Amino acid sequence: MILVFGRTGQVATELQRQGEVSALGRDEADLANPDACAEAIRDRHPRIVINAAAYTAVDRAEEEEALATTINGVAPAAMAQACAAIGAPLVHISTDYVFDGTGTRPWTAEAPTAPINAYGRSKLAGEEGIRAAGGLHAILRTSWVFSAHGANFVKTMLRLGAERERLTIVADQIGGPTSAAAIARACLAVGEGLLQYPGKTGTYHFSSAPDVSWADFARAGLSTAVADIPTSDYPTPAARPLNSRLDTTSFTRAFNLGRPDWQADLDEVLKEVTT
Ligand SMILES: NC(=O)C1=CN([C@@H]2O[C@H](COP(=O)(O)OP(=O)(O)OC[C@H]3O[C@@H](n4cnc5c(N)ncnc54)[C@H](OP(=O)(O)O)[C@@H]3O)[C@@H](O)[C@H]2O)C=CC1
Ligand SMILES: Cc1cn([C@H]2C[C@H](O)[C@@H](COP(=O)(O)OP(=O)(O)O[C@H]3O[C@@H](C)C(=O)[C@@H](O)[C@H]3O)O2)c(=O)[nH]c1=O
Ligand SMILES: [Mg+2]
Repeated sequence: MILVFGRTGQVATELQRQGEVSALGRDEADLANPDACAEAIRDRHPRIVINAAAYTAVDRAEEEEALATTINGVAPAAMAQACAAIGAPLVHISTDYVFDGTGTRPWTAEAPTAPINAYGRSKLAGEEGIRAAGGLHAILRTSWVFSAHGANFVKTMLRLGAERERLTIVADQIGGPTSAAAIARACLAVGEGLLQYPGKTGTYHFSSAPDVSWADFARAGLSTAVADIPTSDYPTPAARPLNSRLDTTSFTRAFNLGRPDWQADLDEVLKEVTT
């Protein structure tokens, strides 16, 4: 059995569409209670565990860092310890927001982390807790997730695009928009890959291509006019990294999966949202 933490989220929804998985919602395993997550793993004894649940409200995390840290940091560590005890691989999703966003070169999986917001710090804590548990795992850092379900940038743009003549969107934050469907596919392949080749345990980057600004990404999906603005013209409670480019080379080598084309995935998502 493949056990998934998260049921309603973007990636969790796609995992349930693509694989024979058993998905646990908040009612069955609340990540604010890390011991309950470990217990769920011990009780069910899965072959593979995929953690697709997280505290993802980036701005709100600035005010709720303790809760975000429990959900994104302590709970994944508890899952990893329970997985290590039963020998099951843990596939965990992390984020470009563990980097500070300096420079213009894509971040390699080994590049130094230095989060600039509370969400990023909480996600980094999860990575560290998983590595410390010492079991089979893959930490898959991805970025800018979109899908037809849940809250995401594409859905926000469709809503605002219908309300306004013209949108102003930051054009100096650059990254790889990645569909939840592509991430789900990668997670399922990585889980099986780890069972076969435990030596593939490690931290990897997976994002779709090409890297673009949020403004360019908005333009790709909208008929509404989009004007470029600098980040300084769009103040938010949490700072966001400017450079979110991820170097996916080691992931491609280990799991034989290249960077998907986000435009094709965006077309699919737009079709699904509007039908
Ligand atoms: N969204 C993005 O742009 C990016 C996301 N990621 C990472 O990818 C992973 C999946 O993200 P995504 O699918 O977008 O997430 P969503 O925000 O779409 O969904 C989050 C999921 O986590 C669940 N959840 C939140 N808090 C708890 C809790 N206390 N106990 C149990 N479940 C909880 C939610 O359940 P409920 O409906 O009950 O709240 C929901 O199912 C996360 O690890 C995230 O950090 C990485 C890069 C970018
Ligand atoms: C709505 C809006 C947003 N923006 C900007 C704000 C921000 O810099 C950018 C994207 O907005 P969002 O709120 O979707 O961004 P955000 O929630 O920070 O997205 C992040 O979520 C977490 C969970 C991750 O892990 C990251 O990879 C990333 O996807 O667009 C505008 O410039 N104009 C607008 O009208
Ligand atoms: Mg958001």
